[in-house]
Amino acid sequence: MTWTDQAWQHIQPLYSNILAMPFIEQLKNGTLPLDKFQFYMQQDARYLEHYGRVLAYLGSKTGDNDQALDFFDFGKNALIVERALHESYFSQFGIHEDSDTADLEPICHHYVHFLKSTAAFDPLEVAMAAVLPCFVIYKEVGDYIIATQTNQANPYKNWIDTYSGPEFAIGVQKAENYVNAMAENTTEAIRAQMLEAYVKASRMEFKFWEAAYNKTAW
Ligand SMILES: Cc1ncc(C[n+]2csc(CCO)c2C)c(N)n1
Repeated sequence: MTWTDQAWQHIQPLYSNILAMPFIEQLKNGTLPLDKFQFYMQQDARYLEHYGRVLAYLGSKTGDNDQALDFFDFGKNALIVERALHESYFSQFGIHEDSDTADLEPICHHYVHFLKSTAAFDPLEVAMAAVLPCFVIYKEVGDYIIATQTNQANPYKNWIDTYSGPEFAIGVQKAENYVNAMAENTTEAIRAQMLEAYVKASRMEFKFWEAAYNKTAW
């Protein structure tokens, strides 16, 4: 079994809890109150600015040129998605222009700085494992919503489409392949740290949606 399959198995209870979250259920049905979605969009735009930079930084640290190019692309895509959020979703959902200077609220702040400090101070394998749940959980949630949704007029359709298409799946697979290759070529001790970082990041994905639903602010 690959390292990413093992890690994914490991977080199954957490993933089931994510699917049962009111945020995800109501996003799927299109009944999520607008103010909660606005909070999420605003925080996510800020998250993506930082996350994109972390991906590019990890690209710059790898000795493998293909991996570097793919991580530069992932980073660029994070910022392109962020700009699309500004341009289309923000006007569609009436989010104000000052959103790009909005504070990072506690969970977003914690997640961003966990990724940055892991990237700066921990082995590259561990940092690569830390950024993976962002890809994998969004792909699984996107596919789950597409497979189970019933509301064809869902106002959150653009969000769902972003994370469920075949193009996105190819990127996720690439990221997983790099992490698997790194896991194979490292020590048991580093693999344990990789799993710990993967689990922490997955918990923060849960917390990010929970914080949006509750509009948790400082
Ligand atoms: C909190 C949070 N976590 C994950 C994503 C999803 N995501 C953002 S960028 C990217 C890869 C870009 O190449 C993916 C999968 C999100 N939007 N917000």
